[in-house]
Amino acid sequence: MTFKLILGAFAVIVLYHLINRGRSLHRNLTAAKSSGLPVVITPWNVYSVFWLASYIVWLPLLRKLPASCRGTWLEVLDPEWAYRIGYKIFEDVGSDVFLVVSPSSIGSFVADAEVMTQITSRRGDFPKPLEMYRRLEIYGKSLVSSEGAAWRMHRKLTAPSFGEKNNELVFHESLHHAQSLLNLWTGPGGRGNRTIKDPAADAMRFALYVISRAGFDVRVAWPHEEKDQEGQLEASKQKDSMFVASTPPPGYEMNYREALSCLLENIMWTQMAPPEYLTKSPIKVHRDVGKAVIEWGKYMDELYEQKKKEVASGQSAEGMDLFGALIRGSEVLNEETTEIEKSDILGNAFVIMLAGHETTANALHFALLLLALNWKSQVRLQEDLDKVLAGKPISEWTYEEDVPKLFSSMPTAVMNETLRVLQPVINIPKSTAPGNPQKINMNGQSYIMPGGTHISLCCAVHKNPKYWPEEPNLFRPERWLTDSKFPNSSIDIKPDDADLHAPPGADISGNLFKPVKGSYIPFSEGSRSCIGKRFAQVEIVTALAVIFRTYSVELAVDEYATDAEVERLEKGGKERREIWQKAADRAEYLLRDTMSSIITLQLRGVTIPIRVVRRGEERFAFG
Ligand code: HEM
Repeated sequence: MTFKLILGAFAVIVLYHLINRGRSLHRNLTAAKSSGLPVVITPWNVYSVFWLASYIVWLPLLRKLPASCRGTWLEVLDPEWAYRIGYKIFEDVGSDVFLVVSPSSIGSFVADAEVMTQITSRRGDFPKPLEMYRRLEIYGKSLVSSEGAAWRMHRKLTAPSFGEKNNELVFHESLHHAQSLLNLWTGPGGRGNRTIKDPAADAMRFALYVISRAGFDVRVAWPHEEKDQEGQLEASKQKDSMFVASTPPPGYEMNYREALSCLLENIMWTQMAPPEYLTKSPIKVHRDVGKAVIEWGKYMDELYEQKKKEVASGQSAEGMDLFGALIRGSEVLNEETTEIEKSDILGNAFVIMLAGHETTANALHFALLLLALNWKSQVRLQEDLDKVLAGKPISEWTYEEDVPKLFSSMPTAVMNETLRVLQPVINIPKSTAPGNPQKINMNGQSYIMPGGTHISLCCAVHKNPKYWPEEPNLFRPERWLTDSKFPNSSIDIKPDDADLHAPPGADISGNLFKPVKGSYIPFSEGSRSCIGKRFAQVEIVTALAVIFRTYSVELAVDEYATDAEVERLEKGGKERREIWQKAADRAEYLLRDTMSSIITLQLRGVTIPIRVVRRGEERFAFG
């Protein structure tokens, strides 16, 4: 009897739940259908915590359904579809904007340049869905995690640090650290031809060190150079020693480098529990990340206090000095009058460190791999470098003279194309407020984006043949050169809020192909576009110039043949090509099918080894 009662109660609860879901689905569908846009129905919200945490289990099972039951609904349940399948879904749906409706959500994916521009330029109508950014508030609120008046305050506070003067410092730091990276890769005497097992990790280090110095006035020494650079370490001892030392300072268990890397690499665990609890977890990675959150916070606290004293005594550091600028801008010294809290400064420092490091590192890493797969483009890059730098030693490169040349030739074409084919942020999130539907226009027709829609500005726009007619899925940096066969077109739409837009000179590639506005969005567009765009561009282009001026990058083939075996095979011959092809097939597969984006698109758990060899000593000039 009791059992029957429990069963009955359970059945009532399930029925109630199902009826509720049915009603919600009906309500969402009615709103979606009145939009005039095509609609795909899914059983769950793709962005729900439940689905994001468990789709790896469910998706393979669902893919076993009979072909007649599968379809677009199943494909869009893969949170990485935009990177894996690209534009095909839009083709299947028959529109460059469509809606995805589930009982608990309405989502929209956009791959139309005109609509993209309307959304990015109407900031008030299409705000950021802030709930997605809460996890970045480990140390405090920031410009990434705020909207409206709060965002304006954060952006005004941080914008002065991203001026041209600072980009010059980024250039010098990139030169310095790119040479260190190259020393690490090419070994004693710069001989090269050694297998670099995890180039992604080294690229991360490079980007981390550049932002540490350019953003925070902390020069971190590379582990392989610490001993050689005793003089330099000595010089920075008074102020920065606790940040550069390999041994953790008293009171710390991790050095600055370890704390930051560990925190950034495992940031998703910080959402599970506060750091004090994480440090007590039985799982090592939880304990490590808990410790890293606490210790990096302590380092930042010390740096903050140090800077506060410097600002109070009228000292100023070289270049960007983000902390100094934040402190000065916030008038935090006058604690009576300021509305900005210390946590706002630490919050901004953290997101700038995060945003300024991972994206840039990935872009550099992907560029190296794509060039290793496309030999002809690599040669074109080297020829352009020879032409624009005319054999000048690195010590004589200047920001005023050489950077503009790099920005109007192959290094920038390579960077732009890398960010086109492998955009680090695959879906840029926007939204409409609940109960606040918005009109959009596409191809001369009006549509209504329902209120409460989660909008994804989708990286598939980079593969839309309307804007990228020639081989849109392939890496072809030459398409950016104006002397190439690829067609050019441009629609000029001004951003809505010019004073809050990216810093002056952000559009640096004056002589290169200008895509249709809204069709190329690696840095997003409009007033909420990337504040570090030029910072990243200077850094990536400089690193490419340093590396490819004297070296080539190849795929390592250790898995398929020893060095002696390769040497025995004819240079450029069929058998060497076959070995290279195996490494190329693996690399292409990993880049095309296996990456995932926790915050940005990355290879996870696998690496694609490379070799850096002197120009003229290449073993595999293929692709
Ligand atoms: C290749 C490198 C980079 C790419 C592809 C990139 C991409 C982006 C994108 C797509 C956004 C918009 C995100 C959104 O709306 O959710 C963004 C925002 C942002 N980026 Fe970058 N970024 C790069 C490098 C950098 C660097 C080097 C910094 C700082 C040093 C930086 C700092 C920021 C900040 C602070 C924001 C938030 C701006 C705001 O909301 O007002 N980024 N970035």
